[in-house]
Amino acid sequence: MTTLLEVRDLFKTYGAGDTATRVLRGLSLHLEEGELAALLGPSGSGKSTLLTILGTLMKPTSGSYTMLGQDMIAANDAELTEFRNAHIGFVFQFHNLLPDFTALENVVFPSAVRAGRETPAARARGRDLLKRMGLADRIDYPTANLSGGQKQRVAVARALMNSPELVLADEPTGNLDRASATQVMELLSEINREEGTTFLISTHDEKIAAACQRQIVVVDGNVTG
Ligand SMILES: Nc1ncnc2c1ncn2[C@@H]1O[C@H](COP(=O)(O)OP(=O)(O)OP(=O)(O)O)[C@@H](O)[C@H]1O
Repeated sequence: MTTLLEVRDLFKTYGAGDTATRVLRGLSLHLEEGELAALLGPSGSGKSTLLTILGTLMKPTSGSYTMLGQDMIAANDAELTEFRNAHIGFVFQFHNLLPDFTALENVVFPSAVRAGRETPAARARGRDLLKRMGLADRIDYPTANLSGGQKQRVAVARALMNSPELVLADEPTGNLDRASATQVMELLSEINREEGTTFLISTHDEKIAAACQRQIVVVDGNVTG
């Protein structure tokens, strides 16, 4: 087994003084490459905060974080942006798709913007991913016309576009009916099995948690169990 990432003694406090909220309180966590893990815990326990830190979108107040052997705390903003684009994909509860753009444009656009151009290879990968998500007949539809489950599958394809080692998903099925939630979860499991992508999925849904190999529970800013 190879370590993908490790955080140790993470503390995160929002605000200061009387209004300070101490969210993470010495949290340590280790993820191996290829894990499919659920992130559980009561509302407000710090799951989104942890995902935001692991996604290198915010630094902790203190603590260490290494991913793929690199120090994420010492890295500057430009280095983090480059690292994130290459190695981390995100799926959120609210997919943030551009409604007037087609499914394919939504999948390809973010990486095209970063690369400064849209290549035929990128479009081919985008098409492949959308087919894999069961959206072959929706590739050129504006996403405004898609169902919630279909939109979320477009968002999964977008997260996978750059073949990231890690996908962080914050309640990816929170907005979906049972059938769509199950379908999205099955796709995540399939990508995990076939490509070895590591997933960390925050959820309040016991069925989604049970479909993961590992359950990580955050309580009072720490991992239990
Ligand atoms: N930007 C912020 N500024 C101040 N407080 C914040 C901020 N973001 C989160 N918090 C607080 O930090 C705590 C943890 O929030 P977080 O969103 O990480 O929890 P969560 O476990 O993801 O919750 P949920 O399951 O409800 O999504 C909450 O008390 C929240 O109000």
